[in-house]
Amino acid sequence: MGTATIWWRARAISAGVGSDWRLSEARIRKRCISVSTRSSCCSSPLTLIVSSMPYEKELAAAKKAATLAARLCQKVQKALLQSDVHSKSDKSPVTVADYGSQALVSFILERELPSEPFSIVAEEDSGDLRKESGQETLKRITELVNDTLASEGSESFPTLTTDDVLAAIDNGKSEGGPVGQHWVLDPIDGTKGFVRGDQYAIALGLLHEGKVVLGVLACPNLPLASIGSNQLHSSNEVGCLFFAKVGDGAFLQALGGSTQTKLFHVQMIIQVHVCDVDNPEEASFFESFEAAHSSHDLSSSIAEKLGVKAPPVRIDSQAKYGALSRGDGAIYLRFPHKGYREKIWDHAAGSIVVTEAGGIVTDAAGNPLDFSKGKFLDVVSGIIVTNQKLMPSLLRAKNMIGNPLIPSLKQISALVFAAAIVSARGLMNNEGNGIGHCKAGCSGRRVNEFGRWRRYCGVVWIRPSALICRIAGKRSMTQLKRFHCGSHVIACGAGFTGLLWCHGGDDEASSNCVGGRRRNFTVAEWWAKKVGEKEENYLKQEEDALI
Ligand SMILES: Nc1ncnc2c1ncn2[C@@H]1O[C@H](COP(=O)(O)O)[C@@H](O)[C@H]1OP(=O)(O)O
Ligand SMILES: [Mg+2]
Repeated sequence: MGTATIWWRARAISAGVGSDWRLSEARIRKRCISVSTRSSCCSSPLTLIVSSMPYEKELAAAKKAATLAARLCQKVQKALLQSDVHSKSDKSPVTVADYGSQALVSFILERELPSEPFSIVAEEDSGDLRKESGQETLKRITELVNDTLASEGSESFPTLTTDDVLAAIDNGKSEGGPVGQHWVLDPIDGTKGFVRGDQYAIALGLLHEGKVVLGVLACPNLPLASIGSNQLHSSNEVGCLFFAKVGDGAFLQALGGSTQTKLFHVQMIIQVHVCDVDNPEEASFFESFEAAHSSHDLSSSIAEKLGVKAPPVRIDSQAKYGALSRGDGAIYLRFPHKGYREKIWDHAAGSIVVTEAGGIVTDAAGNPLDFSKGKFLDVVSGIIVTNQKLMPSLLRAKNMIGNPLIPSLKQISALVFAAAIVSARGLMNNEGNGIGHCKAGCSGRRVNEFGRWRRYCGVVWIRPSALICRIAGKRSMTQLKRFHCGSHVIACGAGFTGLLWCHGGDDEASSNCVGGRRRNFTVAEWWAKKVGEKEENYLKQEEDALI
């Protein structure tokens, strides 16, 4: 008797988003069909043993869990945005959605995969909900979870008690590690985006022996159409479900399954691929919306060094990984500020979606991410995501900019230039006119936006790594660092490629300006605090001043 194993894989034909929404789930399913035959005669029956590929049922359970959790979050976000009661700083709706999403995912996974060892590493724990003060919130969460389960028409679920919800949340207490199988969950990734009404994701990955083997990213607000420059899909519909299994490619389907994308009850699925651009001038890049989460200055210096022309696309959460996996942009740069430790749930699902779409995810030194060390990722100074072709030059650009020990020619000229500013102090008059001086040192294109330079040349502090020089008046360096920048400080820098970027300032609000191509929001925040104004008002003033 001979046994032949036939691997059959329906290949999804997809050149990008919107190009082909005609594939059905059945067509992309990968199956192993073991066909047993008798070599001699054909009288014996043909036995077909159809066995699922690894992680098939885990993937189905993860998609179901993330989809339901997304439904719960959408409901809360909608109420949050409509509510007059909750201010944006009110954390309670977020809390309810976070816990609710975690409870739902945990409940569904345990129910769908009863025979598997069950371990989840997740962001929330039930400590606060077990306190007297948390009882009201716990009741709301339980209601929300039950309502969401009830809305899943195709199946009936038992009604969960508050104790069931607490137990489901506490499943997430696992520490992960290099041994065995662990689910990794961020119940709401990008809480800031969630509260703002922008992007967020429910991110669920599975680790096996420390490696990510599957990932699901539910992005309720991400358009099905590309958010990059080359928009191919005409739909306005939002809600994307990205998923990937190791060795099997990355896929996208509509999260809601609306009539447009769910014809005849067949869910349309496309295989996604990262963009294969190799010319940085044609590449666009993603970064955090929140400057507090990732250094916009550093990514812009790297992009500039690399020759990227397009402005950054700033969105919250791992939706960036999803968007990159389908080629909306070619690069994702993430440089958290000093002291922040990356968590595995913020990258597990996103990284497998991107790698299965043909991309690469490394830390800023080019090392692959190691998910086997427990809750945290030991990354060296940031995370870089891109395609195979761009990665080498991207790492080179990062190394040149991020390594203070290897100054580039431009950095050296920046030092010389900054020294010249100090010695040229006398050139500036008391009307805030540093213009003549400035022309000598840089392109002069932005000179008129610099505003007042007077008096503020005194101490020059140069940090070659960031290519920033800061010029302070009578302030000491400690004060300067504390203030970041502000009315007493002119910060200029970023590349010295001809465009000088300045925050000019005076003691009076009226005479200050933020010039150059980039706007540093820390100034606005700082200023808003100082004058007790709303940040928007301050920015508006500036906008007006620049016009
Ligand atoms: N100070 C911080 N620096 C970097 N990342 C942060 C910081 N605080 C929270 N995060 C996490 O960064 C991720 C989102 O980053 P971004 O949207 O900027 O890409 C989220 O996981 C968010 O946590 P959370 O999941 O609690 O929102
Ligand atoms: Mg997160």
